[in-house]
Amino acid sequence: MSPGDAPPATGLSGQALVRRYGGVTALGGVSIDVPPGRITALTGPNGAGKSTLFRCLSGAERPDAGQVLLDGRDITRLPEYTRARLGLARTFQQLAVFPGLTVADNLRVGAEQAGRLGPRAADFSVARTLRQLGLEALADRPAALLPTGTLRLLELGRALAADPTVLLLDEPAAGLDAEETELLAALLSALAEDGRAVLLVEHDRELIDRIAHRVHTMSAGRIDAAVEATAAERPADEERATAEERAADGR
Ligand SMILES: Nc1ncnc2c1ncn2[C@@H]1O[C@H](COP(=O)(O)OP(=O)(O)OP(=O)(O)O)[C@@H](O)[C@H]1O
Repeated sequence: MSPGDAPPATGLSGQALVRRYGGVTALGGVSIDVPPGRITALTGPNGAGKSTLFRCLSGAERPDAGQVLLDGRDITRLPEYTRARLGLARTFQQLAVFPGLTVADNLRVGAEQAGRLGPRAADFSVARTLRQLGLEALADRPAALLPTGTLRLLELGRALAADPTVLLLDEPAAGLDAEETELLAALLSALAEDGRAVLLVEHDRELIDRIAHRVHTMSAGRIDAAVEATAAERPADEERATAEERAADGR
């Protein structure tokens, strides 16, 4: 790497994160890596600390101790909007779409508000995101008229339109029917194959087992187990290995 080059993409990492609310220790020193090219899942019972960890990683909350790193850079003290400009995007469990705006305009807000894309790149990103989500026919429809499943896909699209390198997804499958879940699974796998780092906080174990490369299980503010998905000699892994071999050969 020559001076001035961007640092190597290592993704997002939380290190020894602690968060207390009064007497409750929501995070008791949690470490997690969310590397590029992989879907990292986080699961566990209600109250385990998943949302708190998610908020500390996204920047919605500051941890009391520990660090958050993005491609090796310490972003622990950076606010959400600065993290967004650096390539971090998140979705909300409570949907954050604007009901009065059309589908396309919701995506445009997502594309522009992170401050990563100029107007032309934002246009391109809106068109690409409509295509990726299969929402082209609904582009001019006000979000208020859409059913929950479609709104949830739009919520994902809002994050995706900013062309992030790291995507933090809070229960993206909640409220989706089987067909929409299928579309979501294929889309998330494609995003990881494309080199993005994806964190999936999810209760849908079947979805996790199908698409995640690594599954972290939390309880009582700790990560109990991090299991490499066994079915996971997935295409993304093979492609990354080939890309790494090519890079090592200087090809
Ligand atoms: N703002 C807060 N104030 C006080 N306690 C909180 C706050 N947020 C979370 N907690 C507590 O911290 C612990 C972890 O909560 P958190 O919401 O992170 O768990 P979770 O795994 O995301 O649960 P769920 O699946 O229900 O969303 C719980 O005991 C919760 O009551």
